[in-house]
Amino acid sequence: MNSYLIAPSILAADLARLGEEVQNVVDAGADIIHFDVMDNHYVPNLTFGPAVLQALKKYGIKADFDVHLMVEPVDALIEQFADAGAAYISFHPEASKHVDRSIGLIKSRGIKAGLVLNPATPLSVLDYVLPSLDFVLFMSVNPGFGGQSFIPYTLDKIRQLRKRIDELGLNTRIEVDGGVKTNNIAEVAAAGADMFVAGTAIFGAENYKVAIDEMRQQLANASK
Ligand SMILES: O=C(CO)[C@H](O)[C@H](O)COP(=O)(O)O
Repeated sequence: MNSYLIAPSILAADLARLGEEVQNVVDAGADIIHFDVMDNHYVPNLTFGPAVLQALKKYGIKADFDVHLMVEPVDALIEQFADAGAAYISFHPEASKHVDRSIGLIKSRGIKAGLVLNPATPLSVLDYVLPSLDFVLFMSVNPGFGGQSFIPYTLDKIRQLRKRIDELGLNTRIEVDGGVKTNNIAEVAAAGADMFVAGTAIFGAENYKVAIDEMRQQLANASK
């Protein structure tokens, strides 16, 4: 099993102080920063584009950015986020006409490529592309908004994919996004995930370091 990565989602940050907020979670121990891109087309919400990522880099954020594209189509924005310095890019298979080509585009820029499965998207979408992915992102809420409750049936999908990845001897990571909190992160890890997106559980906490440390403690207990 790979080491665990905790990825605060800036969707829940105080956007008027975004640079400071991101630096604060990095100082509090975040491993990577989850950057939710919504286009009011693929999902009914609108967030940030590549200029915001560039601005955060210019502000001095050294952590890797994990860009989750909730947009349709995807290829033009893959190029723009690659130029802006993304370290991870994931997209939803139904938002690309040519999934294999979009994965190749991400990898051709030296960026880790991920495919995102909505709660009701079957694992079969991974059938032909799993070996070329660096990670699979499971949505454990319907995409578009932070602060929703974790959908329990996603745990079973995570278990099934972990089994498949292990049987195939792949290094593919499993990321989980939506409703991840200190009180369920251990269960999500036990199902087989190793990257955890948390928005409100971290940015909504009084002390970011206490929240991240508590998650790490839960993860340590889960792997005992
Ligand atoms: O992608 C998202 C929604 O589409 C958010 O990243 C996700 O919901 C995290 O927020 P929270 O931890 O508050 O549930």
